[in-house]
Amino acid sequence: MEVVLNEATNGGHHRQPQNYNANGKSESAQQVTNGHSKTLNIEDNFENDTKFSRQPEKDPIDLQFKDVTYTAAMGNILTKREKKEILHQVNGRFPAGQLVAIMGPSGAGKSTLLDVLSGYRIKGVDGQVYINGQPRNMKSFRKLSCYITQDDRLQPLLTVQENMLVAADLKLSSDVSRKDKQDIIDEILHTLGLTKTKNTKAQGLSGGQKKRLSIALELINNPLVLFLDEPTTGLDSSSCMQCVKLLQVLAKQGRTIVCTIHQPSASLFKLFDQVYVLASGNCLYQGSTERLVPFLEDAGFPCPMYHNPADYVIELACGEYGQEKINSMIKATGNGNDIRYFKEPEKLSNIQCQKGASNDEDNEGGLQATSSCNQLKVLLRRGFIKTKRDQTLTYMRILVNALTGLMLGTLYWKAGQDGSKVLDNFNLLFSILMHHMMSTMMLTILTFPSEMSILVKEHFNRWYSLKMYYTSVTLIDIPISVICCAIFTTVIYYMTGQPLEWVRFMMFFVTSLLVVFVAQSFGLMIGAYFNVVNGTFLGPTLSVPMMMFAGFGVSLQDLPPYLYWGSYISYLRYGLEGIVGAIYGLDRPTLDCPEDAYCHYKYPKKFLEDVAVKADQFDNDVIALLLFLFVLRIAAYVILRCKLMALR
Ligand SMILES: Nc1ncnc2c1ncn2[C@@H]1O[C@H](COP(=O)(O)OP(=O)(O)OP(=O)(O)O)[C@@H](O)[C@H]1O
Repeated sequence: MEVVLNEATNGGHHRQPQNYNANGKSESAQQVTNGHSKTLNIEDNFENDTKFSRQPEKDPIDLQFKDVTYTAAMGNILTKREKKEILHQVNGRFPAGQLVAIMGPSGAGKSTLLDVLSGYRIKGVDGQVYINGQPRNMKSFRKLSCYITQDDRLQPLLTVQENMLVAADLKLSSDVSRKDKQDIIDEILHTLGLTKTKNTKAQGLSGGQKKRLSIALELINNPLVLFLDEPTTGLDSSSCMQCVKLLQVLAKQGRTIVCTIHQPSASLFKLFDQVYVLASGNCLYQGSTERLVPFLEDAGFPCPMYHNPADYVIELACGEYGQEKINSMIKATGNGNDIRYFKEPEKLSNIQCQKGASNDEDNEGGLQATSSCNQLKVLLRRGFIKTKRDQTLTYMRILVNALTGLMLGTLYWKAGQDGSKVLDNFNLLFSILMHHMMSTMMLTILTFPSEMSILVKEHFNRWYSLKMYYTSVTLIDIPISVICCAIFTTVIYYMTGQPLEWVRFMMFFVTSLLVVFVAQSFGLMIGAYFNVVNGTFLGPTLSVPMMMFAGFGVSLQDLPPYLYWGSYISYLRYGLEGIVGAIYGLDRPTLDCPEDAYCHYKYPKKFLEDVAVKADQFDNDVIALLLFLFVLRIAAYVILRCKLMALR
């Protein structure tokens, strides 16, 4: 089969026929820029022969949208909500098997339109999107499509192969064997020229390679529709060509590929089948690239000689030639309704849009390709690799716990068995809680903000459910937290001369560990809602009242009655009660008192009375801490879910 594509560069003054074979490869094309022509072979600069044997497995998708309006709500719940209409009843059609470029000046609404069409943006959207003439069923559509964001959201510590394997394990059914998965990965990497970088960590890739890896990850499950937000931004001209040529090949196989693009060069522009031009949320032109020049002529604004039509139409869209020209182009295209300038408009008329609301019900089970159990397994494996690679943090955590333990141990040497140093020992117990709280909370406050962009992308592209992501985040840190807490507790317990009894040690350790996990949950909850700056401010700030209400400094019996409720919501209170009970409870006998010292608290009972700590409440303290743990973890999950929804 041969498709003849007329070239539409150079103001239409030097148009040459361009022959494409069935693989979508140009056999001999003429590149014409600025009045000069040179032969362009589609394979130029491309490492591979741009073949991709994986054909789409389902019927091609014709995407249509009618009267799409997007209104953004600005401000927050405290300030008055202002509405801003960004897309104004735009229409359009992206036929199957076409590579479509959404073009327009900065702020025209390109990314917004892509967000709406991909289903990423749902709030504030009006109008209808049709898939092969039927109202879009969001769930089914999401199973067929993928969204590749402008910024490369990759796991930096994983190699290309590891990134691909994680994606394959999450996006391909568990029935596919490891060998078949590897074959698929190898072919995609080969097609995208990434074979040589297979063992390079994503953080070590060049911008172009990162972009290609982002595409490679989404190609694994062979999507029918690809949305790409500015896939060429930040790439040099050769990488841009490579990237768009790949998309062209994928489109020729029957996929619908829509990408936003800033002012493309003439040679890049002609690689697209269709172009959709936006200006201030309105459609100026939609149709084939080669018919842009005739359209401009028909509209009465012919493209000047030796001018790249892509540049010229952007200049028009920017309003450089006046607002009235923009208005008349919007009118000429019927804000995207007119399909006369498409490549074969007569072929498109047989798909009629069915009236009716979109049916968002889906009978085909969950959104993800694999079971929850598999998602958790793969995410834990990925988390383990990340922890192993990020050894600085792992070692630092262990080292900090050992060193702080040694430091405090030296400072409070054998204070635990000295009847004259009971208050010092009490200070020490509180410092231990402070250490557990601050060291874990501050670390976890950063967990979600630093992973948010990757989470949003992977979750939207159905790699895993939020529940499994959250469970993996919760589980992955347990071993290292337990190790750190065990090192710290053992060092400090022995050095500071606390009673060497297993029961007391275990009570001490269990309470410390629970405080660690509760502090972690508190950090996760803050991190789930706030960004890094606000989170790192709020975490320690909210911890201060919690310390005050724990019974340190001001004992609980001295708290004013109207503030007593604070002690119930301070998890540190239960932590302090637990470890003080472990050290001074269980009917501990009278403490040793050095001959030359005054031992006010020689009798542990007297001390417990004075600091108003009930030493027989260990079970209740554990229950209270477990309750905090449970409630805060659920709250963090709910907040994270709401945040993900709010972003859309
Ligand atoms: N949530 C929002 N709240 C307020 N304004 C918004 C929101 N989302 C988008 N906008 C505005 O809508 C306009 C279009 O934004 P969009 O990101 O779609 O533009 P774009 O054409 O992709 O621009 P660029 O090429 O610079 O990325 C911009 O003026 C932007 O400020």
